[in-house]
Amino acid sequence: MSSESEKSHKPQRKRRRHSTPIPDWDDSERHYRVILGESLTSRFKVMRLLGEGTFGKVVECWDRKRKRYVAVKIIRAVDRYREAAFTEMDILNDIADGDPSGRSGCVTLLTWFDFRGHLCMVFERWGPCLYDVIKNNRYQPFPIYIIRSFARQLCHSIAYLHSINLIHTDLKPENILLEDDQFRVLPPDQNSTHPLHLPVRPNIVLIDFGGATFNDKHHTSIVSTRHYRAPEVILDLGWTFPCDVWSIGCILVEFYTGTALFQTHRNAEHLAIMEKVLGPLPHEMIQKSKYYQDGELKWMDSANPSSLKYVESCSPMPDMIHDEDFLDLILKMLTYDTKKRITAREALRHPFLNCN
Ligand SMILES: Nc1ncnc2c1ncn2[C@@H]1O[C@H](COP(=O)(O)OP(=O)(O)OP(=O)(O)O)[C@@H](O)[C@H]1O
Repeated sequence: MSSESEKSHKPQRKRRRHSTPIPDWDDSERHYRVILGESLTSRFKVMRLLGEGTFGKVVECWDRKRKRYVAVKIIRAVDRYREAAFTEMDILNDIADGDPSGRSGCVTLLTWFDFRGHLCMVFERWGPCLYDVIKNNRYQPFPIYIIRSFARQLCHSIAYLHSINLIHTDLKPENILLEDDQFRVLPPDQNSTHPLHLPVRPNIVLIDFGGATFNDKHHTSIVSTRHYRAPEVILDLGWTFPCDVWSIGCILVEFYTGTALFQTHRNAEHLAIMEKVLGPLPHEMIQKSKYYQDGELKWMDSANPSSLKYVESCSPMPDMIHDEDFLDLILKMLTYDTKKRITAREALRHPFLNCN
């Protein structure tokens, strides 16, 4: 990575003091108001909005210098987000440094610059995120050969991150992009009224290292987006590398069924669904938990009827997955005990990932 001025390799952590009143080019939350066709410095012309997140907006730009399209993440002009973006850039540098051949499947930072008080990170422009692909397919599942390809690439990227002591902590379909946006369209069949758009090349790239944490650095107590959050995180037992593998397991099941495995927003309900789908949690994990009493989940009393009905409707994993090897891998990824959960490196040797 190099800065726009190409002067130094490492970004400078210069804090921006934003003065009041808010400048016209920002909204009240200090997001940059993107105008299509305008330029961010003389180099980058804004073409379209690609995505929006907590940290800022991601826009597609034409890079006049290198004559190619790029994705520019315009960070909100808020000190806390600016600081976090510098940390993310440090991590992206470490990822790139350990991967000179560029085969890790993780996004690379091309350059960065400051514009109107906003830190702007420049990435190669990739295709749509897998959540958008599933949504546009009206939540129809992916065929198993595509799931196998995604699973291999995810395990490869995560095994690499773990080998450099890094935990992603926020794996989800929104943070996995297709390399390009070429699709072939399968017409509706007896199972669906909607055509299925499948990537011609199912190559993927991992993005969003804003929550990535080195194993020996401070760990915040809660990580991951709710649906992909591991039981050790929910139960506040401490987390490390295995929490990424749990998230991969949840993502792969979502690719197989078309809908999120743990559709909930509450801890007790989340644990209840886990127990319905994967069986009871081990005693050692629940003995100190406020959600359990005498080994029983304290949930029924406080749950409303629709929640009870929903949990009741969830099926055990073996009833959900009909491919034997895939089921075996998923059960190993969704093993409660972190010491027994398969690692990303071990998963790469699993039979499901080693047949054509
Ligand atoms: N390199 C890229 N190429 C194409 N689209 C991208 C790229 N990077 C990000 N996007 C799009 O922008 C969205 C938001 O990006 P990103 O997750 O990095 O932002 P964020 O602010 O950290 O989001 P979150 O709030 O989820 O943490 C992505 O889901 C994706 O749709």
